[in-house]
Amino acid sequence: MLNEAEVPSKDVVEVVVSPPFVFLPLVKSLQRPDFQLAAQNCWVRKGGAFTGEISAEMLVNLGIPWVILGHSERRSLLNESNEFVGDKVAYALSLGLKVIACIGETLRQRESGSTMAVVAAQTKAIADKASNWANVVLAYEPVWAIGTGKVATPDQAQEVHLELRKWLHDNVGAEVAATTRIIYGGSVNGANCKELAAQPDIDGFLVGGASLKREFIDIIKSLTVKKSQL
Ligand SMILES: O=C[C@H](O)COP(=O)(O)O
Repeated sequence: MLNEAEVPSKDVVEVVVSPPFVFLPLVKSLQRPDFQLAAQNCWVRKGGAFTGEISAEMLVNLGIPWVILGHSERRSLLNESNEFVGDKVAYALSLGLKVIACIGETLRQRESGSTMAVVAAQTKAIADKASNWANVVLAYEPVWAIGTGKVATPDQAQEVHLELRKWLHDNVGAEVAATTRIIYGGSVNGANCKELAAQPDIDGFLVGGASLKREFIDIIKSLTVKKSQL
């Protein structure tokens, strides 16, 4: 389906597909060349005797340019701390991988008013160690919106994205703040993508469930419209 889809050129919208590890070689061999590939995780440091882990070196050897790190499921189910995620991001960047670094608050944290403190601490742990922000995409994924059908409203998402950009400005630098893509993830679908994409600080999406459906093409196109309006 995706291979035949009419989508904008990769200079306009970058499409990165992230299957489970075991399918990476197959997808790589079948996927159209203007789409890219990401792994869903990798080991934190130099590869070695860590049975069952996939090292960043292996991804490089396989020609996988991107890796997703710090997904909320890994943070919550596998106890990955902010510092551990920061170390992973730093090591992957040091090998030349591009990183989609995930951050986001739980429902309890949102309801207690600590959303910005949580995502700032997660971002700081990455910024403390990241060497090359040109290869980092920040993915804001509120945990309560992932796979739940409860998407953040455009205002809720924009508010956090804007605050994150300000945080980058104040703590990393003006250029990084202006150029880093901050993408939104959490129940994005064909029906809500246009309104989200229209927000000034939403630069793209991290799509789970809807990426397996035809509406994924509409989601890609919603970002095209945004780009052409700039
Ligand atoms: O991994 C995917 C993201 O966490 C979002 O998932 P979702 O679009 O199914 O909510």
